Amino acid sequence: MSVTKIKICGLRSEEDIRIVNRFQPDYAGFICCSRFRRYVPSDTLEKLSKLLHPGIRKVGVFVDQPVEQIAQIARRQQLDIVQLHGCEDERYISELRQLIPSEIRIMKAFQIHSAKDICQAEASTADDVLLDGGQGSGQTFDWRKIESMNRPFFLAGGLNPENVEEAVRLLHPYAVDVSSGVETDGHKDEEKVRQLISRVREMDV
Ligand SMILES: O=C(O)c1ccccc1N[C@@H]1O[C@H](COP(=O)(O)O)[C@@H](O)[C@H]1O
Repeated sequence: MSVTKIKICGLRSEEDIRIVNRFQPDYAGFICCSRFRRYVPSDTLEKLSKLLHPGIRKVGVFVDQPVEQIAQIARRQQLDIVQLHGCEDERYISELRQLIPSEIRIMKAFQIHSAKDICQAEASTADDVLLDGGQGSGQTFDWRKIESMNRPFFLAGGLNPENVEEAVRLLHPYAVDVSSGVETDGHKDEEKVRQLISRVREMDV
């Protein structure tokens, strides 16, 4: 059985929480940046958090926001992971590290275009790194570029129930991270979530 972890991201409603509680991914992601369509305001996130199964770790996704704002949300919402999905640099990560409790992990997302992006991801001081093709746009990238990645990583970008097994088999990510690929008409689709999770968990890797 696969040990690959699974993150379902972009949850917005009580129905989405019901779906993840049923199929139990390892992580649930919430978009905390108001510029994006899957944004969840703090009061909604608080309500959804109360409904989330306690065994599913809670990830807040931020894009180039002030570190003080992230720290406040991370504490108030008791996030397990702060995901930085913009152009945040090393200095930014160390400033944020000073402001949040050490048990909250910092995950830095890198959009992979060139070898330089891989080098930056490998050298990042973030607790975790995520390799992606976009920002929740369902856009994949050239997986061959990361075949020799030298640290564990979350893999995102255009994953779906049809391609996730190939991604796990080829790249051996620590975790797969999916948003658009488990949606239909912009909403989480229970059957797609079920298929994705069961296909990853049934893999023998
Ligand atoms: O999902 C979003 O709306 C989003 C907005 C801003 C930054 C990141 C966002 N999502 C992240 O994108 C990947 C999943 O992308 P995909 O839709 O499956 O291709 C994942 O890391 C989300 O956290």
